[in-house]
Amino acid sequence: MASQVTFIGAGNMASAIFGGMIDSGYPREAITATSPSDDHLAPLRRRYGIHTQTDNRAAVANADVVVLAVKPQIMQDVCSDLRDTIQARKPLIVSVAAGLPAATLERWLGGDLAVIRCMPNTPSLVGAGAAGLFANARVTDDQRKLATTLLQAVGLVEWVEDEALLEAVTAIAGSAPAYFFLVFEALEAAGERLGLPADSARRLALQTAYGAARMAQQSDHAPAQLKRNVMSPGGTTERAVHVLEDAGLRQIFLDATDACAKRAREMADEFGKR
Ligand SMILES: NC(=O)C1=CN([C@@H]2O[C@H](COP(=O)(O)OP(=O)(O)OC[C@H]3O[C@@H](n4cnc5c(N)ncnc54)[C@H](OP(=O)(O)O)[C@@H]3O)[C@@H](O)[C@H]2O)C=CC1
Ligand SMILES: O=C(O)[C@@H]1CCC=N1
Repeated sequence: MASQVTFIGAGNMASAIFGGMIDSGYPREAITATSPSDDHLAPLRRRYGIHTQTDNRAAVANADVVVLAVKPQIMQDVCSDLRDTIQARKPLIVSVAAGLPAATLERWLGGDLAVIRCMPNTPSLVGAGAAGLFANARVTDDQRKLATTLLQAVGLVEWVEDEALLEAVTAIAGSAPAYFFLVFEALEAAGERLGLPADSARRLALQTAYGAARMAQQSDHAPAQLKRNVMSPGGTTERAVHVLEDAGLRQIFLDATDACAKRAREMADEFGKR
């Protein structure tokens, strides 16, 4: 029988994950999602056919896996409220909250719990997510396999054995869709400045990004070689790539990802003190 999975919070991340689970054949009747408002839950019931609850404690009473998918700022209150019910059942805890250490969550929930901390990203909404996962010492091999199955329903899963590496995962996967969206914005504006209609520039830029990512995933060559293959000597690409290199694009990415990882570390330190 399928494990009973309860999502605390039914927002973007939760609906991406349970939507992906259902698409890949997970039984919808084994999934429950909660939100303080039934107005938010009613459309989810209609669309996905899952169970819903406005009472978090009732929703975890029979759960084998509890996915914590509320904003980090309210997580402590949510955990305090769930503590007794969770301790009575001891389900596997999976958290998708940014910057919240597994040990802090475990403490807020009363201790002695198997906790998996996950850093996913929003392309999970279209089944093309990338997530890093970390398991505390209480997580069994079967629980790891189960978490892999649940998260693989919405994309790529990479396990890290050192929790601090989730900061790096945040920098190159969790937050990174925003960097690419910024590049798409810039390419669309550039296409428009060069005379293309905005909608056409957007379509061309997005399809090119999609094609480049697909090609890099399917190719035996490293991205550096694929880049060289586009750069005809003395041609157009070489000029453009030199402008990007001369402007320090590589360093800009190092600085941006450092800033991201540093903020993830700060958040972990702040929450760790509570
Ligand atoms: N967005 C992103 O790119 C990423 C987000 N994350 C993490 O995912 C988590 C969720 O983010 P996201 O899905 O984007 O946020 P959303 O705001 O979309 O979802 C949060 C959900 O929690 C619900 N909620 C609020 N209070 C409670 C409560 N007391 N009990 C149960 N549910 C409650 C909200 O309901 P209502 O709307 O009715 O208030 C909402 O449905 C966060 O911890 C975030 O750090 C991780 C990686 C990437
Ligand atoms: O910006 C944030 O804090 C969250 C975590 C990763 C993506 N969004």
